Amino acid sequence: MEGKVLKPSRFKRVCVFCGSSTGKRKCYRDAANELGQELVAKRLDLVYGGGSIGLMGLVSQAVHSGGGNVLGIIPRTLMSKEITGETVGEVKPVADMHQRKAEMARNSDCFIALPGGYGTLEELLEVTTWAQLGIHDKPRSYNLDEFIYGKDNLMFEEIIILSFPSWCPLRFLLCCLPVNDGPVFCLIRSTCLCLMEFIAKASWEIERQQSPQQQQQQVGVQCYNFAHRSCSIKERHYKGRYGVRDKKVL
Ligand SMILES: C/C(=C\CNc1ncnc2c1ncn2[C@@H]1O[C@H](COP(=O)(O)O)[C@@H](O)[C@H]1O)CO
Repeated sequence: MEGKVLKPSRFKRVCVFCGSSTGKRKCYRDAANELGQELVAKRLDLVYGGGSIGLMGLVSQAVHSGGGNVLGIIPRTLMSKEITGETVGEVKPVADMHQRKAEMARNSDCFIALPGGYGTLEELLEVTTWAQLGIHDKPRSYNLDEFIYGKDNLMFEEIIILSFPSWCPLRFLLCCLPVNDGPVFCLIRSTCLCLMEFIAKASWEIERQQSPQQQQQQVGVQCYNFAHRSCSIKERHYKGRYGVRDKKVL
């Protein structure tokens, strides 16, 4: 055989967790498309949440249009919400969220998380905790360490510094493919954006409903809960250190 012989991947099926929205930044959409193309190039199957919307839709469409295999696992009750128009590949309807996560994990050899909202974080953290409990030991990547231990650590850094997990959970935040660090960085940033949006919305609701004195007290409580662990994240955001200057987000 002529040319370079590619070493086959030890993974065959890759589970991707990602948002049911696309988020506000183009780099999130780019990451979903690039990851889909990367899976096709490496002849890896995609296992995902089965939706046709948001980043879920983009990554699945990228795999499908490149000729790759797609397995979507979705609770029946969510089908009308997360599938608009046509979904691609095989769709496996399941009874509920728990079954969806279990099936996604069972049908895949590793996990990758793209940017997303609370659902994505929940899914990601669930498989992380399963790994921590020894329920599975699907492979992990080490190329994330610079985000964990380097200067750009965000929410997870705070958790680790406070020594809640005895090991670093981000090692289970898998990036087993040589996808560049872009999507991973996006995930970290999106995690932070989630928190910031939560604060902004909560504060805004309080402002609408309450007197200035009440607002002061309530916002103080909200911020206290957050600031206890995450004030450094907030400060860094406000300084625009991560390039997040979007007033709507903040
Ligand atoms: C187990 C139950 C609720 C726990 N919440 C979720 N568990 C698993 N998956 C979820 C949950 N909430 C939303 N999702 C899905 O994540 C995908 C991305 O959502 P995002 O918020 O846009 O990141 C999406 O497919 C959601 O359906 C209930 O018993």
